Amino acid sequence: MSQLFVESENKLQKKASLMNKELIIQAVKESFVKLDPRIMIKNPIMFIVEIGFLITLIMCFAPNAFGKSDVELWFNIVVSFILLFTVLFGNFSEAIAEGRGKAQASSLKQSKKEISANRLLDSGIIEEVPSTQLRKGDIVIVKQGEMIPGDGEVIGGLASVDESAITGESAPVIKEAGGDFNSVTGGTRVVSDQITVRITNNPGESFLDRMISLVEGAERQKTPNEIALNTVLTSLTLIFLIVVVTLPFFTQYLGFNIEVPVLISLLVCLIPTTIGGLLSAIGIAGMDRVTQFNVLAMSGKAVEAAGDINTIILDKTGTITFGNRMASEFVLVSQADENEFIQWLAISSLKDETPEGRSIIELLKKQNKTFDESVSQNAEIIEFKAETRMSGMDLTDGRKVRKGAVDAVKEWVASQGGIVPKDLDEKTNRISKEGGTPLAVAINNQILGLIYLKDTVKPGMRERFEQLRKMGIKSVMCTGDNPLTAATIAKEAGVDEFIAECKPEDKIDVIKYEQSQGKLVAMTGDGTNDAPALAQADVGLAMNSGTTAAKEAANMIDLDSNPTKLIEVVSIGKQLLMTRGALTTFSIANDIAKYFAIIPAMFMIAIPEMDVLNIMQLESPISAILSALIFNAIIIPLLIPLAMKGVAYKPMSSNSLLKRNMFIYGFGGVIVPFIGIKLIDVAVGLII
Ligand SMILES: Nc1ncnc2c1ncn2[C@@H]1O[C@H](COP(=O)(O)OP(=O)(O)OP(=O)(O)O)[C@@H](O)[C@H]1O
Ligand SMILES: [K+]
Ligand SMILES: [Mg+2]
Repeated sequence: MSQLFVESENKLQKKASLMNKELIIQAVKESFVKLDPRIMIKNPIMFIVEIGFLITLIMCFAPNAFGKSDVELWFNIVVSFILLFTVLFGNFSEAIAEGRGKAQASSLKQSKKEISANRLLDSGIIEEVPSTQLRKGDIVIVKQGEMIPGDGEVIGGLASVDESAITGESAPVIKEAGGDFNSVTGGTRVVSDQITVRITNNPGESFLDRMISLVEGAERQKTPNEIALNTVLTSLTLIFLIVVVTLPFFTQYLGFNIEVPVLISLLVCLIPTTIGGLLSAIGIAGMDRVTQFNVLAMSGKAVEAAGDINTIILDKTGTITFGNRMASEFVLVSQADENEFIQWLAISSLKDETPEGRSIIELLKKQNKTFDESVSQNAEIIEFKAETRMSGMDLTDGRKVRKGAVDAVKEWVASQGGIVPKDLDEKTNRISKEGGTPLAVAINNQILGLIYLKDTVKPGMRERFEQLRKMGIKSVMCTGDNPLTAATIAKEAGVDEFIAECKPEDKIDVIKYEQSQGKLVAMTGDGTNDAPALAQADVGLAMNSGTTAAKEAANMIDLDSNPTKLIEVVSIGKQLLMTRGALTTFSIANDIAKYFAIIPAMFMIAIPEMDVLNIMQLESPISAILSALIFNAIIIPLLIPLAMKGVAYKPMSSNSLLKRNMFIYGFGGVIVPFIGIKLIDVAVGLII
């Protein structure tokens, strides 16, 4: 089943083509639509710039509308143009970030055609209905070549399914009843055999619907971090607003006037328009980058939390391993009779609908072993549960047959006064040391033998966990399997720690414990027994191959079912947080240069001594103001690529990362505008 493991790179290439001319044209249109004040008010910083634009625009037609003004018409026109472009640039950055998701959503919508479904009625009759009429709980039959009409769980049969419409991966995956591979997605195609599916979602609530609204950004909500930063930036803006609005009272006292467009220019230069214009693009682009890696994040909050993860908890079967545990050998223990072992081994698995159970019956058939099925008539079926870690049957004659985790079966046998065969441990250990899962088979108080279940570790795990370690993230494997098997697999995969014989609630306890130590915890899993833990974790990453319950509890789904995909998500989360921090630092550091450009220009006519502050030796007061304002506007589109791509992240301690970024974006933020404004000033001087 190596098709479950897909490298994310091919995916990237496929989607890179989405960034094209069409997208840019669409984003330009959107930038104008977003000028609507009802939309602009959501971004208070840019809203103030828009008001500034409106005031200077009015002054182009009525120069004295806001008090007597001696400003020349051309200056009003130029300032209002620059302000309009400042707002448009901010809008464009958001629109271009949204564009990719919208394009992807529309291609997903195409796969959402109406399909006809074969609904199985209680009477046993099959009727053909459109997929839109299916409701939760309906049973449908899907044959070879047909499209699965809705999200659901396989309750009968086994089929290979082409999920490329959702995952982009063309190799089909096996879907079967009973195990952790029973969930199917509407819009995917059965390529062989036939399955019976119980529909789990009403129309409009399907996985595809959710995916569309996610990539489209329709459900995008500001994250707590984003809201906090917005509040700080808005407060800063208010302070500058008060300073600038009250400034004329001081200058009047000193005996001179500052013109309204000059005051507006000063205000716009001082408020953090750079980060204000790019903030939402940074968040959207971060979510989009996650999607490029074939991971669906349900919220931006989850992506940001991933950036701060300290511990990752992984489920073993189906997450670190492929999860297709198959019986590969039957091992008799001493004092047991071979025929008897085979007989009860078969009975214990006859009605076990898990893939493990079915593989046992298949191996028996392959080995041409015979057994008497009749004793199981009317017997009570004991289904496998993660809590008991056993399955089997209670026969009508009172005899009880069980198979399951060796320690669980030992305990069960002991509770009936049985004894453990001498060579059981030795034989169990042999299987476990090879990384296999041993199941013991017992009837009443006697253990007869062992079943060797084999599973394979997904390739490349060791290098990936090494990478997580470099990022400062501890990996812990939690498994329902026994300690020896767990140790072998943990060693093979290269995880830092492991916990064996885990019940579902133990996984939650591990997460809660780490959280109580102030750690942020990620959990990856695929099974229904992982669902509570996936919900408890700060970041819950479910494998797309897993069960519906797991996918619903998680806040991220990996379409490629690769647990170490968390590395990419963590990097993207860190990048997102760093980019936001870096551009905020840059935006505020810029103020120093703008201050030295505008303040001397404003006062020079009245107070010639102010010239000492004109450290940039700018051409004229007017040129100084325009240069600062132009720099303030064009820095936004110049930084769009960085906002979209994110600040580069290399695994290193967060302390040295912080120092490095403070240096680059703080120091750079002070220096760059001095150079930029000076260059623009030279150019402006040539024109006016
Ligand atoms: N069909 C079955 N019948 C009886 N016992 C089983 C069956 N399937 C698994 N077991 C036993 O129960 C244990 C727990 O199974 P469970 O599926 O909860 O966890 P797991 O798959 O081993 O580990 P993980 O939590 O990493 O997926 C297994 O290790 C195995 O010993
Ligand atoms: K600014
Ligand atoms: Mg599992």
